[in-house]
Amino acid sequence: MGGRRILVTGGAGYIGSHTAKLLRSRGVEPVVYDNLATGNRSSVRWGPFVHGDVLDTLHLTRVMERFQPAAVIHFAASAYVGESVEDPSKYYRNNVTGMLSLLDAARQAGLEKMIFSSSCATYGVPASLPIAETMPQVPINPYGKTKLIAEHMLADYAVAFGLHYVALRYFNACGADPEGELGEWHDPETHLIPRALLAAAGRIERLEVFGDDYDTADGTCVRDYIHVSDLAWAHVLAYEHLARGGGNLAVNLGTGRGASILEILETIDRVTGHSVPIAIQPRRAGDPPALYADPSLARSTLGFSPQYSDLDTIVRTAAPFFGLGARP
Ligand SMILES: O=c1ccn([C@@H]2O[C@H](COP(=O)(O)OP(=O)(O)O[C@H]3OC[C@@H](O)[C@H](O)[C@H]3O)[C@@H](O)[C@H]2O)c(=O)[nH]1
Repeated sequence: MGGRRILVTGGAGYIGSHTAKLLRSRGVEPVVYDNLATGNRSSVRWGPFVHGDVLDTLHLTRVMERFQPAAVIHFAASAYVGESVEDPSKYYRNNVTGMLSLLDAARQAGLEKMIFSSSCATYGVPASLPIAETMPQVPINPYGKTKLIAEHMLADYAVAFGLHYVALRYFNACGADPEGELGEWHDPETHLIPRALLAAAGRIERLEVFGDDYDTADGTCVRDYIHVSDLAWAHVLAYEHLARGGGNLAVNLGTGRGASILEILETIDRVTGHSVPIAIQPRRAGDPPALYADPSLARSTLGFSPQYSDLDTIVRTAAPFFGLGARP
């Protein structure tokens, strides 16, 4: 894939910056387009940076015409489930109008390949597990709805204008660059593993565990945790798929294995030598008891299989960013 450029919207963010780094190592220049609303300028280190908003269609079109990227990977979005319930306007604007703006800019600039960050949140509460791509997508919060609408937009632009796309439905992104150059920085931080590590490091008093009375093996919620470097790799595979003329796809990115909150806490204890102080709280609104992927379509269509997504590696790579070392 060498010698090419790829436009990376949201490339200053958590998954976007890990992907930009990986693209560079594959000989591709990532052109990061980001409004820095939640991204970090210091995470843009592997190619040019353009400060801009995806809602600015004209600016996006000019950037595409100037850099002539072979594809766009679209990470830029708002991504807090709870906030989406309180402020749906922000989510429909950034995630739906933002996608419309990007699609129209791409059409204007003649850019035909798009890789999109979708989410397991598009499935809502699944009727059965593991979750296959053919199962109904019935999101239960505005965030999931905006991601599903964006998937429909991609499909409609593909039919009408010949767009080629891959929609990647991430399960729970976690971990950090194994070389230690990038970590997970969200403000506010709401995700389980970073908050658990903050508690283990004594930087917050304790981790609140939202519910221990679910119908799961140990009563806590089960999720499919996938390492951010594995997610980054899936974007490379998705681009290669489109570059060789592969068809449009929507695929799950997960491991196929569910882990409970208590399993995560046990792993942190064992790997870092620091236990996580906890307080059991009532269930968090909108949390499905268990979510994990059927990962077989990503394997058969993209050749994707996770390399870093065992719980020990996830914790070992994430811990240093919270001042915690791994036990030798
Ligand atoms: O402080 C916390 C945070 C989280 N949790 C629990 O840990 C589990 C994971 O929660 P996270 O907030 O990390 O992630 P979620 O499973 O809610 O993922 C969701 O939000 C982030 C989106 O980008 C994902 O697409 C979506 O699936 C849930 O069961 C949650 O209730 C806690 O018990 N305490």
